[in-house]
Amino acid sequence: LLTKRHGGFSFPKNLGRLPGPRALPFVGNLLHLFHPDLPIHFHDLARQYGSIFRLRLGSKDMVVLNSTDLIREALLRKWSDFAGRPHGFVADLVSLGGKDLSLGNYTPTWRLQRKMAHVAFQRCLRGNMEQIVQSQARQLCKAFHGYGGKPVDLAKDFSLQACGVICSVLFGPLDNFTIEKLHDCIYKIMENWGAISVQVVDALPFLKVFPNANLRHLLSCIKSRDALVQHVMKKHQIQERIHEELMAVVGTSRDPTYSDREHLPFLNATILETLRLRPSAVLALPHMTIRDTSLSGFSIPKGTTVITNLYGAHHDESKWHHPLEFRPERFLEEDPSGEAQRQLIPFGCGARVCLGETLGRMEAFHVLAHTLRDFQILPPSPGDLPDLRGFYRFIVHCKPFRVRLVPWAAVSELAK
Ligand code: HEM
Repeated sequence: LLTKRHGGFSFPKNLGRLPGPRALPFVGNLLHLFHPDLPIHFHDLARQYGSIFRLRLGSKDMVVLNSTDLIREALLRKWSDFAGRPHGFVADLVSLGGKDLSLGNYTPTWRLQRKMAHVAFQRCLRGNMEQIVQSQARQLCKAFHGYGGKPVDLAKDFSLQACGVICSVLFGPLDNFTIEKLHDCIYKIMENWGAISVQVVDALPFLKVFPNANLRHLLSCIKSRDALVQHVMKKHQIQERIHEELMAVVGTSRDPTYSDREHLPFLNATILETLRLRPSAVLALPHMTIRDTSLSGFSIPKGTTVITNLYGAHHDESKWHHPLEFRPERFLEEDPSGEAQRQLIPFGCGARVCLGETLGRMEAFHVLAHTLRDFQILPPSPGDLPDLRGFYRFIVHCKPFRVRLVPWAAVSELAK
């Protein structure tokens, strides 16, 4: 009787064939979701059960996809089957009942909303979006000069810079005090939402006035850049190569522009490699099938939650040589056919692809191009390198670390 009521042992007929860990009575595979490193845990499960597996959550099922080919099959080839978003208690709170671009289900209203947002974004891109991003990157470098080479944690600088960009795009110019207030509020909400269970989040009433979901996604850019700085710092020769490339193409008499990127292949490859190793939205956002469908020969019924494990796709040993290594070269000379770029999906793909992809890429480019042209990033003391293991709280965070930003001019003085 209990099995029948709670679905403890049995799977819906269609999903029965999908492999997955054994489900416990009542809770099914719920405990798997409490794993502290969920994307890595899913990746390990994929090694055991294959790149598509299912988890049973009470009476519901969840399907996890762990390879780029499967994710592309679902989100591109069968996009209209997988374009939904599941309901969830916290998500509904955050999005005021699903009235939100990223958390709302695939309905005619949502389609209109996305179309309007897309058109507005394109208009911004053709207008002054680059100037906004560029001026924020310049301000950032000014602040870096002010640190005078002392060890500092850059996480908040990056995060405020990204918040400044999105606020200018959304609301026009805002004063720094308001940006910082908005930033701190979003950051707090993000931390809480990602870190604790529904019950604890439930106890935080200010979630009811959570702002626009786009702002939430700001933080994923920031995490990418934090990770990038960490990796770049570990490998001095990478910084030097990017700096030389920037000096040859841009020099110091003008600032980098987004159109320079075509002539900066190594900087581009470094950004791609960071997005591969640390796709900030590691598990993307959950999808939901909006009709009965199939994937890789397995039937998947309407209403199933589908998780796209971007971490798993970007660490798939059958596609990436030494996937744990930070090697920008894999996007250059080692990839004449462009297969590595095809396998890279940090922004998702298909009908629910990230709306801010262009802005995210532009910000990563400007911040890195400005910073690495002007500064060498060094550890606080020789050999004091950051721990590269991130931790998962909804998005992947870097462990706090400090760096010294030494202007290149001072570096060459020191070398004399
Ligand atoms: C490096 C930066 C970023 C990364 C890696 C990233 C990644 C992602 C990913 C993986 C998704 C989920 C796709 C899916 O459902 O399959 C997503 C969705 C989304 N992102 Fe981003 N994002 C970034 C920056 C931004 C920015 C700056 C904005 C806004 C200005 C933004 C707005 C959105 C929106 C609105 C959605 C929901 C789209 C939908 O449901 O149709 N993102 N993003």
